[in-house]
Amino acid sequence: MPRFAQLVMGPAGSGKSTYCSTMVQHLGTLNRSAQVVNLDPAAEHFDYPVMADIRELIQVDDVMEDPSLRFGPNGGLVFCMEYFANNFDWLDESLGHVEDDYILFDCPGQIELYTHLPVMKQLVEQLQQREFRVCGVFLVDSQFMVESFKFISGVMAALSAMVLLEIPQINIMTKMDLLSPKAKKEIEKYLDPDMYAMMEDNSDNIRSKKFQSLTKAICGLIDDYSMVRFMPFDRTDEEGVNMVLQNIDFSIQYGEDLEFKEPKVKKQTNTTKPNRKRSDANYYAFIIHVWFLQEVDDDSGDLNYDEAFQDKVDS
Ligand SMILES: Nc1nc2c(ncn2[C@@H]2O[C@H](COP(=O)(O)OP(=O)(O)OP(=O)(O)O)[C@@H](O)[C@H]2O)c(=O)[nH]1
Ligand SMILES: [Mg+2]
Repeated sequence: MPRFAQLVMGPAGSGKSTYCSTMVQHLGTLNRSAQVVNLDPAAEHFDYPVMADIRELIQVDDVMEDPSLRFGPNGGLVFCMEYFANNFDWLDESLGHVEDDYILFDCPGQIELYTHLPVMKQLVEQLQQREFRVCGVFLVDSQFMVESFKFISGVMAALSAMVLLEIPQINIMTKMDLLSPKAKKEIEKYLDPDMYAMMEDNSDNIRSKKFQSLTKAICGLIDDYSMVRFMPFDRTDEEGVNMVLQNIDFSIQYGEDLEFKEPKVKKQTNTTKPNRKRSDANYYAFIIHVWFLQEVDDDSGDLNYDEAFQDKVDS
């Protein structure tokens, strides 16, 4: 029997702990049991009940106070995570083995963990060895995403995690409830972004020709492979929270032994993309599923996602 995990990641303050608390409450209202593991050794506040807390294993303050280590807060946190990676037995003891586990891991906000350090990858491998199907949930604060260049940085951070971890990943824009109606309208274009158009809008702001071509190449790569999209997350909107959950469940095939339920699709008001099917959340989750679980053989190199998606929907 597989077990299921959400690895909740994202920059500092992006809303990871709040997401875990909202999601676990939402799962409760659906009569689904889910647990949260705190993996942030520097955590001070969270309001969900924890199944396990990394601070029982190691705390940043202890590392910083240790005269033989003398780390600051950032180095201390990296040290703690490396210590954790070498002591996965602690996680085994804490998790036990209940069939049909559904666990959310509230991760630290140090961006290095998702760009080049191996510890998160090691965690994923350890979980997979223990029969977990893991979905990465990458959170970015919508407050910082209302301008194109900030948005490109956010996309690159999400992309780094996707490439590093090699698991299905759902990217989420948090704190949507804080946006004004005008900003909400504005941000819609970032949920399913047309990177080429974004680049064109801003190319006048870049003076250096070399930098302009580099930015163009990055935007082109992201757009050509439809690599990164975002789902909005407003903790006060239950329907929206449910839609995020359904997409995550779909990407790890939670409940495949149960009756198959397709994620609900909220009506899109974004009209910038002519191909409606490509901006469909189901389609997005489906591509992730195909890529990572390799359900469709793409050796031929000319796999048609549109056709494969239609087949799946028809069946
Ligand atoms: N209004 C609103 N505030 C939010 C939301 N999510 C998080 N916040 C606030 O943003 C702040 C940071 O949220 P956290 O959930 O602690 O963020 P985090 O990513 O866990 O932070 P670190 O663990 O320090 O990296 C807190 O004050 C939260 O109350 C949201 O969806 N809406
Ligand atoms: Mg936190």
